[in-house]
Amino acid sequence: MKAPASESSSLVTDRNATEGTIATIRRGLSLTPEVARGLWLTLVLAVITTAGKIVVPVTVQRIIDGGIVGAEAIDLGFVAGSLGLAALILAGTVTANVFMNRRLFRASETALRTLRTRAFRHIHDLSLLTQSTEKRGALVSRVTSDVDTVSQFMSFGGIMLIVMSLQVVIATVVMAIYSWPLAILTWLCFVPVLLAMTKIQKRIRSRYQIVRTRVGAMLGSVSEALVGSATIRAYGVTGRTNQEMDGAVAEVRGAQLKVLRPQAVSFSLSEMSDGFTTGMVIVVGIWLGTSTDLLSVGQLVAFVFLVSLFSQPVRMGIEMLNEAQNAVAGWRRVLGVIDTPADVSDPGGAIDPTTGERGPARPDAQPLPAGPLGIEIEDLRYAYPGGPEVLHGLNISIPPRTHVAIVGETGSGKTTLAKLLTRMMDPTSGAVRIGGIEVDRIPFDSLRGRVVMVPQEGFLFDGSIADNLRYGRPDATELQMLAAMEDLGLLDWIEAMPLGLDTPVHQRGEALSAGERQLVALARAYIADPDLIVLDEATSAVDPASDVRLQAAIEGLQRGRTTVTIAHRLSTAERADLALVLDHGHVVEHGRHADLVDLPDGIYARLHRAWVAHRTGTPRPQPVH
Ligand SMILES: Nc1ncnc2c1ncn2[C@@H]1O[C@H](COP(=O)(O)OP(=O)(O)OP(=O)(O)O)[C@@H](O)[C@H]1O
Repeated sequence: MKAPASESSSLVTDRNATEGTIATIRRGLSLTPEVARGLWLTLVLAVITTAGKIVVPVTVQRIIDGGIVGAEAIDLGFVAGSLGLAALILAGTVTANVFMNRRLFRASETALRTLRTRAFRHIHDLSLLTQSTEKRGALVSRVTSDVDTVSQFMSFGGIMLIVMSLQVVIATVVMAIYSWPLAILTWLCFVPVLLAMTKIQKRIRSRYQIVRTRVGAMLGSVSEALVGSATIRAYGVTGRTNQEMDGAVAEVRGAQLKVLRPQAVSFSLSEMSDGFTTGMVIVVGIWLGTSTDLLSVGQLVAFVFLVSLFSQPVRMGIEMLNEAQNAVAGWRRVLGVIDTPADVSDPGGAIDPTTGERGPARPDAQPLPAGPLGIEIEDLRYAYPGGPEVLHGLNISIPPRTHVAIVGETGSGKTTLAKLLTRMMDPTSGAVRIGGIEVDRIPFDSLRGRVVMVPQEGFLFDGSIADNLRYGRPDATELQMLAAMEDLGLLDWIEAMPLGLDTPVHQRGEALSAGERQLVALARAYIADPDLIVLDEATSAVDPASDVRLQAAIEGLQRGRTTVTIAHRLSTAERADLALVLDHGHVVEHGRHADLVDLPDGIYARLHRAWVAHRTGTPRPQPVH
């Protein structure tokens, strides 16, 4: 099946789109066994609730036939007794109903908590690659609004469908006891409607699937527009963005309207058949009663009640089925996330998204050895999914405590190499060994504790500077954090901040300058105390004073550790023990700065000349008009 255009690049599994409704429900329920726990008691309560409804027509029939018609005078004792009994049974029914609803809500809310947390955790297990290919807003919609539609159905619609079906069965049995010909007539009036409904439901189901996909795409666009609002304003493209948003909203509206059409038909059809059946029952019932004596007055009146008891669940059941379609579509999309295999799995025991439990560790899993870490890269190749190879058989050896600078033109493969080194993704072929162990054998606990990647734009979370530093080490004390700041030469800086370590950074660290955000990101990495640092040097320019502070902090962080720096400034390469030059996915030069800078026709030498010219402000050639 072709994926909808908005998600055509999605890596998240959507094979569920072709799965049958029952199969989806069964798999969804197996993920959340809380729903099934104690379900039998809820069902018993549902049976009592439903059976209780039959009391009214039966009492009416008994009072009319036994206490009014045929009796010389109204038998008040009999009538009062029958009403009292009915009232008692109804009170029991109401109590059962209250308990049933309480049990239902509790079970479904617990189950949904499980479903939501599983899907959310699994998103974190998906590689960065999957996360960035799937629009993040669409992923958010899968764990929020899609789970909500399942919630609405599970807490109400699901059991209602069972109750309604029971009501149809019980109403049919009592109708057949009173008059089997009228019972058959009632069914005959409804059969064509049911057949038509089944067809309409199919259409509604497929259209709901489109609605859910478009809602996901719309949320994706909304979140992208919010995150990129500064860029949108800077380039004055608010109009175009609004147009795109309007387009996404209109797509949702269009999809919703397409669902409404068959829904309206199905609703009207059931209303019509209801009236038609009641009319037929009255006409044929009167004929049966007057000409054949097969039906008493009480039975006919009770029958009219029974028809509404029969048609109401059919009608509501159809509405519930509509909701069920929506829920199943949502369920499929949530399961789609959970079914997507975590392509970078933890050899220390991957979390099974279906059970939420940690699996066994791989037999060959091995934590990193203590002490400084070296790196061996052997015939490393990588191609992004569906794309050409971007790293072509790299062989690199980095001894422990070496500072390596990776240099290369844009698109040469530097970031890709960094992601493979830190196992954000796995190579297509070849091996990366850290401390002599293949990275895919190192349990995440060990790998993430000892190897840290500092990206260009360190992400800061809403909270204080201290909160952000604790992402490096959750139990870091204030004293330890201040000591870390001192080691990095940042003590005067943090003391000058309005609230010191408690200074709030706001969402994404927006309350800090770009340079300050980098300082916090460096301090966070320092507090984590890794043995290998992969640092993507920031390209954003800061003022000279901040730059000096930043460089001092980087040096503090690198001291005594193996570091691989994606060097955007060649001064970093000048200071490094080893510079590696990448060009179109190949290591084309390697050595110390002094060895490379004068190589005739060398790429490093060319990049260095360009960098020096840029720094010293050599005028750029003017564009020719
Ligand atoms: N997520 C992705 N999906 C597909 N192709 C990608 C992806 N990321 C990078 N590439 C491609 O891989 C190649 C190497 O990219 P990479 O980001 O590693 O280069 P780089 O040297 O780090 O560039 P820069 O200095 O601009 O950051 C490029 O051709 C790029 O287009």
